[in-house]
Amino acid sequence: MFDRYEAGEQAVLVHIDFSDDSSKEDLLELQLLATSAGVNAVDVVTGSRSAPHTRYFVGSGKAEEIANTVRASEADVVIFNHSLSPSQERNLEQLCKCRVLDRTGLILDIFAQRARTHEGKLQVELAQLKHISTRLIRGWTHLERQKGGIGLRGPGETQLETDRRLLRARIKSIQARLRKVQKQREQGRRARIRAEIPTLALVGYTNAGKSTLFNTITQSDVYAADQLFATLDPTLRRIELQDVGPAILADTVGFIRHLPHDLVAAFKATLQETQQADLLLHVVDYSDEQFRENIDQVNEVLDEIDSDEIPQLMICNKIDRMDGVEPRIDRDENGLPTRVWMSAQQGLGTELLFEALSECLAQNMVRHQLRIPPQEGKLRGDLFNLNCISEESYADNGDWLVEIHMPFADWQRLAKHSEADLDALIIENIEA
Ligand SMILES: Nc1nc2c(ncn2[C@@H]2O[C@H](COP(=O)(O)OP(=O)(O)OP(=O)(O)O)[C@@H](O)[C@H]2O)c(=O)[nH]1
Ligand SMILES: [Mg+2]
Repeated sequence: MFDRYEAGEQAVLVHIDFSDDSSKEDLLELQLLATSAGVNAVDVVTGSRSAPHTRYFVGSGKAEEIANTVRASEADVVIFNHSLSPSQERNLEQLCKCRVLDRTGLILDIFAQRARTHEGKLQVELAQLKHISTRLIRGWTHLERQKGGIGLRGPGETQLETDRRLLRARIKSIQARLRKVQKQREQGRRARIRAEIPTLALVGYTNAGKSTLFNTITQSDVYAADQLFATLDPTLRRIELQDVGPAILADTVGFIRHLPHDLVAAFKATLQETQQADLLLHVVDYSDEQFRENIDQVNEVLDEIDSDEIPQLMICNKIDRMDGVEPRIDRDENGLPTRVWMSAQQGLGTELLFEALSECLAQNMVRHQLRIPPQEGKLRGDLFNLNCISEESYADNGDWLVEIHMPFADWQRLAKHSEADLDALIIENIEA
């Protein structure tokens, strides 16, 4: 039997460069992640390899170096900036005589510390259980402490089988609870659509300044700190915009490079607000050297969660750190705002942001006159449900004449899912 070491707060970070670009990780980001997890990086071991080694991920010489560094710095945890296989983790722990975490484990730890809502906590637990279940291998039981011991074991089961069975049951029960919470949330969302309130979602790379901007906009007191993933659960606020009226603003969890796919799936619900938004405020830390990569990374994830079609307004944030950059709005050839240069923290350019938001959202609303024949009963029902009808009357032949006003995104969704050809139903004038 091999028991795991308890993880502590003094960490040795390990960062290996690969010649292959796709496995390149950023050491600075690992340091930020470690800080976010409340860990103190006492030393860093770096190296380069052409490919991971089976036994220790690194070569045995490098593994010895890590173990020596742990001893010299009296660290109690080693954090790898990569994914380790369960057996690599175990081999390293035996060699270093302390807890070894990989990147996924570290991110999960941060998620666990930050989960605040019921749904967020369930999601984190689910992701953790799934992570553990891939690591349940013979001779390495993790569930020892959580188990009640007597009475839990099934007939003829080995310890490993009991662990697996308990894990599966726990995962199932969490998934069921999650479905229930998500359904409740979905109902809340429908109520919002009925109220015809457009939704804005703040998205962006972690540490870009989303929560700070959220505060600046709402004047509310949402947690903004120099820590990654400071926000785990979407935080919603109602704001008032000139010429548009009320809107819902949603803060979201930050995106991060190489987020293990399992985690993306587990946290999908925290990004629900993103998927259903009418406008995305893509916040970018323009003072960060890697801002281009970060933008690409965020757009890639947005693509993965089917949010790439939603209109974006880019917020070029932290201009207070850049020389000679003043707050301004960039516009496209139609005069529509595409970028707002500002500093959320210093409150520079806030009025410009509000101006751009109003313009984008006013643009994002569609107003159409429709002539709907009686046989399109389903469409009629959909329009009623969207609560978007501002005027209605009937033509002599029984056609229904309506004027609708709704977010462009809703119109598109309707057009996509409706059997009727909506564009063909548009008429110039309701009296026609
Ligand atoms: N100099 C400067 N710092 C800023 C600005 N906006 C935010 N920050 C700082 O950047 C750090 C991260 O800000 P957050 O608002 O927590 O970032 P976030 O995007 O919400 O991060 P996650 O929730 O972790 O994804 C904090 O230390 C902020 O004070 C800005 O305009 N200028
Ligand atoms: Mg945040």
